[in-house]
Amino acid sequence: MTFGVNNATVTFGGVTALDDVTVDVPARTVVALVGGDGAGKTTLLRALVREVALDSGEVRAPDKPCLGFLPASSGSWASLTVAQNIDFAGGVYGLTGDALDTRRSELLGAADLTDAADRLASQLSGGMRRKLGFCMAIVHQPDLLVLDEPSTGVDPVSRIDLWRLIASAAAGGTAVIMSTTYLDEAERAGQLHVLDAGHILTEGTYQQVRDHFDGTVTRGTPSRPEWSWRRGHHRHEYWPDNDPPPTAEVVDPDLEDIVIALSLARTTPAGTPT
Ligand SMILES: Nc1ncnc2c1ncn2[C@@H]1O[C@H](COP(=O)(O)OP(=O)(O)OP(=O)(O)O)[C@@H](O)[C@H]1O
Repeated sequence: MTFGVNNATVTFGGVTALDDVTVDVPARTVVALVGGDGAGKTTLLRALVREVALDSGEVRAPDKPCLGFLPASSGSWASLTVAQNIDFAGGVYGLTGDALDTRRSELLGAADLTDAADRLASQLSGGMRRKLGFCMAIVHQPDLLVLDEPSTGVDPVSRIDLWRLIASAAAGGTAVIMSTTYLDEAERAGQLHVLDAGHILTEGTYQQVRDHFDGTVTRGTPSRPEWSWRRGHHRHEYWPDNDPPPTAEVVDPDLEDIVIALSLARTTPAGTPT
């Protein structure tokens, strides 16, 4: 079963948050959504869990009992312990008794939270809280798992733990879609979609996104500042028509370069429309 949205358009007042967006989320796959602030990532995820209604288009998602959602907020209750949070989420889906005990220990072990089982969620680090939210979203082994920036603000060690949990959910058969601000995570996802102002700029595996990228990226003092951006101590510059000066230093663009270059091409006057 492939979940997703077809030709989804969502507007809020005068703002178009999603404009004719189609995304597939197959079973056993992690799909990553990347894009800057206001790109439409949260709107797409909330549309999938039916918290936002489409103006037009179609949502292909299972009913609530087979859907797991980790919202951008913590996803757990501060005044409950770790174990109580998991039990509460499990109870919502009808898990009780031995089945709940087994599932709780399994999740706490996988998320390295066993020793924290009796701590209040309010006393956890940000990374531990996100892992707890993840456990609650997946307690009922949903068919579709929707994660809104699961690793934002999480330390590097917990990010690795979270990625392991996400990858193992997908390996177990779950269709996973997540937004992320970390492009290394997006590169590791089975499929990625780059959103900008409600449009999909590019999509596919990381290799496909690289292969389909047109134009040239150079490093050095930019001759067209509006087509340039900072990368570390350098500036990179995009040449959509492959016409950099002959002396320019050409670089092999990574995902960060590709995301920025394509969004410049969409918004810079006289840019190449994508
Ligand atoms: N409930 C709402 N009411 C009005 N406008 C909204 C609402 N939700 C989102 N928007 C607008 O829709 C656009 C897309 O927002 P969305 O939150 O989906 O983007 P995002 O990619 O998740 O961004 P961020 O990473 O900053 O959260 C933005 O212009 C935002 O201001």
